Amino acid sequence: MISCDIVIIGTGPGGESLATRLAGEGLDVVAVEAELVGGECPYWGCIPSKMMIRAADAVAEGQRVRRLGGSAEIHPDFSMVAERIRREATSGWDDSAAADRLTQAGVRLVRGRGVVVGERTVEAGGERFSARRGVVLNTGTAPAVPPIDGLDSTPYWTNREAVSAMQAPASLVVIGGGAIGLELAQAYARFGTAVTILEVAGRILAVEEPESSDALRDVLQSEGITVRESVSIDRVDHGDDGFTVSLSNDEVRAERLLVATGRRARIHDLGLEEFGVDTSAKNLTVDDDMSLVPGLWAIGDIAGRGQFTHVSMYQAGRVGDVLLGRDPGPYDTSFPRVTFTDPEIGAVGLTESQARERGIDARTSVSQIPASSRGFIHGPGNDGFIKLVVDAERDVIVGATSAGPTGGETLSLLALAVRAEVPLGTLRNMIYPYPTFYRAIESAW
Ligand SMILES: Cc1cc2nc3c(=O)[nH]c(=O)nc-3n(C[C@H](O)[C@H](O)[C@H](O)COP(=O)(O)OP(=O)(O)OC[C@H]3O[C@@H](n4cnc5c(N)ncnc54)[C@H](O)[C@@H]3O)c2cc1C
Ligand SMILES: NC(=O)c1ccc[n+]([C@@H]2O[C@H](COP(=O)([O-])OP(=O)(O)OC[C@H]3O[C@@H](n4cnc5c(N)ncnc54)[C@H](O)[C@@H]3O)[C@@H](O)[C@H]2O)c1
Repeated sequence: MISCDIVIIGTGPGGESLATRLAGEGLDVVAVEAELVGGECPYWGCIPSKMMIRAADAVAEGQRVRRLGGSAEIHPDFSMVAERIRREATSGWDDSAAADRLTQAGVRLVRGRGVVVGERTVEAGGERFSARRGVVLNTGTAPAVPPIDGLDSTPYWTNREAVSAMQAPASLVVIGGGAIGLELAQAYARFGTAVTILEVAGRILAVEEPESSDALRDVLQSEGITVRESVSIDRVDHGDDGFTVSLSNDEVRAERLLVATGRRARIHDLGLEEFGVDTSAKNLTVDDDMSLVPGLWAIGDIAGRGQFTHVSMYQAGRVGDVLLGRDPGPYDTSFPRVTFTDPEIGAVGLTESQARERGIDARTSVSQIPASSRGFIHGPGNDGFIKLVVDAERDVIVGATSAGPTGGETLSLLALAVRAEVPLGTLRNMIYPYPTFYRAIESAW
């Protein structure tokens, strides 16, 4: 039995930053990682997908020159971004640099799968570790693949294949119109792939405001992407001519198929049930300090408070504070998030329907980016809007959406307003620089 202060199972963004911080504070930290140090985000998630999006947006923006300032001939070359992802983002999916950073920070890195085998005790890499302070779980998610007939026996893509492909396929069918499906669908389409999105719900991006779904659907369709909502998929087949997805009345064919239908938390093979942790739900249930039971914490996607890198890192900060004897303060429930399509869909707090479900007397207002001075000046690619959800009783914004060319950045002001419950009167009595995109917030009152 090897003793230490803390064992962290899984080094996603939260686990990695927590391990580094605690080791820096002099704690004896063991981090266990089954795949790559850093988790999904740097190798198969945020970073490579946003690199694809950056390249795809440059292609789209280049084409807009024709409507703004001259002639341009763009020949999209997917191999350039594929190579950039391989070389600059992932070093060929090699985590040596991240592993070295961790060990140089004083963390003991154990390669292998960790399992909780006793109170504050973990088995990993053929050893047993006894952690005086406890164990932090940061095991993340895997793609949730729906039980569609035939799908299992086909060479479908998940996010991993989609961000590590060296060539753009001629055609792609995307099952799932959520964040992953929409971001990658648009990126591939801008490199010339004929894309069809199949969404089972009544609208794409169904977790956000209906206005977000409408704005995005219009843009995607205008770029030649086929968006089909409320579909029911009967089966999937694969042969020499690619994939065939059979729907109720017709079928869709494509060279490649991407499954992007949500994520499944990796919580079932950690031995947690032995210690009174309920693993019957989709995610673990934690308190505001991310504690499951005494001496056991969970952070990141498995903690059920949003599957985002910034959430994972925020939660790591809270556990770090607790372990270092500092008060982490109240949990930030404002929940800012951005879908990095073009237009970017930034959102914070409650949607209108969520606010009403909570019994809030919700007043909403919307302003359109193309109708703002900056949107007008911007011209092509100016789609978007600002939507505010105001608690009429308290006169504060409880939710907001900022869709547009800089929707994610414009969100920052709204995120602060929701987080700090800034009185609407203050936001009204404020000078908004002309002609910024965020002046559209003022017009939305
Ligand atoms: C395509 C894509 C794009 C995304 N884009 C964004 C974005 O733009 N912005 C954003 O905020 N979020 C984005 N996300 C989500 C983001 O990647 C995750 O929320 C983020 O990685 C946080 O996950 P995590 O900390 O829970 O752990 P993960 O990143 O999932 O890492 C968990 C780690 O634990 C390891 N592990 C699992 N089980 C064990 C075990 N038993 N023993 C040892 N190790 C184990 C795994 O190997 C993995 O390395 C995206 C996700 C995808 C798939
Ligand atoms: N920009 C970002 O921050 C970003 C980007 C990508 C992913 N993420 C995170 O990763 C998570 C997972 O992304 P995701 O897109 O896989 O999940 P998601 O839950 O966001 O979307 C999945 C979509 O698939 C649909 N779906 C489910 N089963 C289906 C079926 N059988 N047929 C057709 N459609 C079906 C759902 O209705 C939903 O719209 C996101 O929720 C988000 O938290 C974040």
